[in-house]
Amino acid sequence: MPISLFNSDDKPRKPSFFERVRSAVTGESTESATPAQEVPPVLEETAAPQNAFELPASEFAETLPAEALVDPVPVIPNEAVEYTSAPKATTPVPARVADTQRNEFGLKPMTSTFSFGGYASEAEEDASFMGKMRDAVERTRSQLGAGLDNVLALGRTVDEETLDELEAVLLTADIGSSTTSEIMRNLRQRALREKATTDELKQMLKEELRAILDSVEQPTNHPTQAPEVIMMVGVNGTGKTTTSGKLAALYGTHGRKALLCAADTFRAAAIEQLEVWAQRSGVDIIKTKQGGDPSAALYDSLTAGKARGADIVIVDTAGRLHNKAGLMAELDKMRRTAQKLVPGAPHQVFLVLDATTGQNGMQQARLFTESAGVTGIVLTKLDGTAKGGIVIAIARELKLPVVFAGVGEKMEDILPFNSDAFLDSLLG
Ligand SMILES: Nc1nc2c(ncn2[C@@H]2O[C@H](COP(=O)(O)OP(=O)(O)OP(=O)(O)O)[C@@H](O)[C@H]2O)c(=O)[nH]1
Repeated sequence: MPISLFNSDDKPRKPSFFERVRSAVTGESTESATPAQEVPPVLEETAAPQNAFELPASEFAETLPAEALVDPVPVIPNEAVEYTSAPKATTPVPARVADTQRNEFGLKPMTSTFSFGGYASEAEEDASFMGKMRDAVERTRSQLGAGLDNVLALGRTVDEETLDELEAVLLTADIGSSTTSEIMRNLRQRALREKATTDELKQMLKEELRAILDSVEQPTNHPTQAPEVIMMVGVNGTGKTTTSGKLAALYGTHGRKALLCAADTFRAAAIEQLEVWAQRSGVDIIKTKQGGDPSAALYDSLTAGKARGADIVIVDTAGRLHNKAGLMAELDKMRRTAQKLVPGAPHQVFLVLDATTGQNGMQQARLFTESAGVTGIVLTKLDGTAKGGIVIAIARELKLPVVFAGVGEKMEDILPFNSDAFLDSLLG
């Protein structure tokens, strides 16, 4: 019986977000990079522990009086949790947009056209963004494109044989059998009825794929009180820690102050790895020792996030399989802890999926989605696979948006996903 982590009644609405997305990480912002400002630590100024921190970590989150947690709580040091203010970056950090006035919810509005999840978006396509997207799908394109070129050779009339060959090509790109069948059913009817040329068939294919991507609602659980809480979940090694670090930097370049929460207390290296990312991206990090309670780290992160005026808290969780009941219950506890401190949190639960696992990853994703209240997919390692067609299968079968794509191992190798850019890169 899957454990329900999310019983959101939110009615998704369709934002304009992914119609046009400005380059997430432009060459310009990297060049004009300045080291992040050091955030003065608030720990030393705070009072002695007098609340739930004195309880064992396993008990404290459950026993906190909700009303005591409504307003910013001073950050109180405790043995288990370490606070690290943003260190001086050793590598150039993309320039952070200046603080802007907060809106009625205490949230900083986006200072550029970058957004995800429907905050806003009216942006012209950017050469850098398109270049990165094209590079990322290169392997998929060369496989799919070469196959399509053969099938859709100029002058060929579209007949049953053409359509069968096209179906085989789509399957090799990991679009998946049921999604491919549906696409082909539509294409078959249309192409034969309209006596389409091969050029027209390619256009029809693009339209079918776009319709699938556009049919998915974007995440809409917008926070009414800062910070916005984003939890990164998924199986081992998919790129959760890396993506958390990249996202912190990306948000920073768009005027949103992030704080990293090292809640992967299972793997010591994950905490160290996240610290390196915090340093690179010039953001604060809150961590607990290996084996500590991830909810304790989360509690402290949200407390610190509120006290320090963070816009976003990005929570890196340990890799887990959906069928490990104890670990899934741990995620559930984290969700309850977050809700006690920030209304509506976690606002986003991103399932980090490794694109190279193709259809195998789909099965993981399906089960994870049922039990973890996932609101969006981050598809990592898109740069290292010819299985980019998985994006289509995710949209159709999971009904979840791909919100970001990981396209390499560097800080700037993350792109807000854009269906037009993706399809143009893939099919020309
Ligand atoms: N090429 C490429 N490599 C990536 C990308 N994202 C992550 N990686 C690499 O994938 C490996 C695993 O990434 P991690 O961030 O440690 O994965 P994780 O999900 O946190 O791992 P666990 O904590 O063990 O579950 C690392 O070597 C990353 O550099 C990506 O978009 N492209």
